[in-house]
Amino acid sequence: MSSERIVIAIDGPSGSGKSSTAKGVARALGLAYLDTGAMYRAVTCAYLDAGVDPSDQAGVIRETLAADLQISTDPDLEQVVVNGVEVTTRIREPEVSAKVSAVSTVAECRANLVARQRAIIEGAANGIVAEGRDITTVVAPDADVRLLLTADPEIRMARRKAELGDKVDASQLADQVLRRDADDSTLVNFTTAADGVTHLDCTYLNLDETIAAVLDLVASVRG
Ligand SMILES: Nc1ncnc2c1ncn2[C@@H]1O[C@H](COP(=O)(O)OP(=O)(O)OP(=O)(O)O)[C@@H](O)[C@H]1O
Ligand SMILES: Nc1ccn([C@H]2C[C@H](O)[C@@H](COP(=O)(O)O)O2)c(=O)n1
Repeated sequence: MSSERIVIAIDGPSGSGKSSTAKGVARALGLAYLDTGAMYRAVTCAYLDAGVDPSDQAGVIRETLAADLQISTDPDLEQVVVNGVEVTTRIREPEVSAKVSAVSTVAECRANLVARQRAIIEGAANGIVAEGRDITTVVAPDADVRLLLTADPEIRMARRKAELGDKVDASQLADQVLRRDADDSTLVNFTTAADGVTHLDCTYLNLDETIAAVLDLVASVRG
């Protein structure tokens, strides 16, 4: 592996494989890993625990700005703590998935989380793979490698169903994938690749093939 610091930015819709791919790439290259969606989810736990309703925008903003948030950037250690409470497992629960858009659709909340994400990326000494919805365009538009990872909606729903099994019924699954994408795309574009962003469609690729394709792209950029 080259010792040059590298920042790799990956965006894409829900269930396209960003987290799994980003973690695999980070492990292969010995880089840190940042799951920015986990930060939106953790702040959702914080506002819910403060008794704030998702419709109370001022309350959601207040709790977002006040949240004491710690997130692991080790691709082999998933750990998220907000306001001293470990929420690593809870952030994946259907309730959080259903209520996270109250954070992601508010400009003040996004600005606060973007600033935190930039600080984490800048602090990653050896480099980092960061994934989300606006990493290639807003958080790290100067990243060395910028990738939009997509897959057809039916495939994304099937992959999510395989992962969650009986934890979700058909309507919760559609809410988690299709409704969330529609709401989340009000302030950011993660369906078409911005200038300089490489588009990788992994509908017909398995996870290993997707990771290999990203590693090939990194190698071509590093020369
Ligand atoms: N290329 C792939 N082929 C097959 N399955 C995949 C592929 N990439 C990811 N998966 C599986 O699809 C599911 C969703 O992947 P992942 O959680 O990485 O997506 P995501 O884009 O990070 O989703 P979200 O934005 O909702 O967090 C996981 O169960 C994962 O193992
Ligand atoms: N950079 C980001 C990351 C995430 N979000 C929003 C969109 C999702 O609804 C939510 C959780 O993300 P996920 O864990 O599903 O990747 O957070 C965003 O708006 N921008």
